[in-house]
Amino acid sequence: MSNNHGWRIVVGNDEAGVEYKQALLALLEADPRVASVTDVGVDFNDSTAYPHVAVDAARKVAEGEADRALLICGTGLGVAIAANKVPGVRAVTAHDSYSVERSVLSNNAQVLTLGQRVIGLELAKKLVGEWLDHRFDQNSSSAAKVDAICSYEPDYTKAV
Ligand SMILES: O=C(CO)[C@H](O)COP(=O)(O)O
Repeated sequence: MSNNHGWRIVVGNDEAGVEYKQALLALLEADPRVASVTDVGVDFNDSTAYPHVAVDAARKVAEGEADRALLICGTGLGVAIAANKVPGVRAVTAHDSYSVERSVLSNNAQVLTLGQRVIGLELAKKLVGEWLDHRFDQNSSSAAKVDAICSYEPDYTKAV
């Protein structure tokens, strides 16, 4: 994940996550740690089902167009399940500070998902702000475990 010039983040949501997406998008756009924000939708009155949005966003991460994705639905669960269908993507729902931290430091997750119907907006903003400060350490003891996750990908070839 390269981000020396700031994170390139893709955001997406279903109709249950429009308000939080809008608020978190504004937060990200104003953050000096963020180089760019790409919104893959949806807006109000768009009933596109969450898996399509989540996979669209996750593909941008997998293909290197974005470093990370922030996805919002009612619970955060469905968008995580869908994003994890994209090879190379590790998506987690995390609604507390420690889990957000470990999602990056332990799991090298590139995708954070939140549930608009589960946590308050101020907590969501705080978690997203903290998320931007976490970076995976390829030299950490967690790296081999993340590599073990990756080894179950159909087209895995070990990095040397
Ligand atoms: O939370 C969702 C999926 O995890 C989504 O926003 C709502 O899904 P539904 O309960 O199937 O309508």
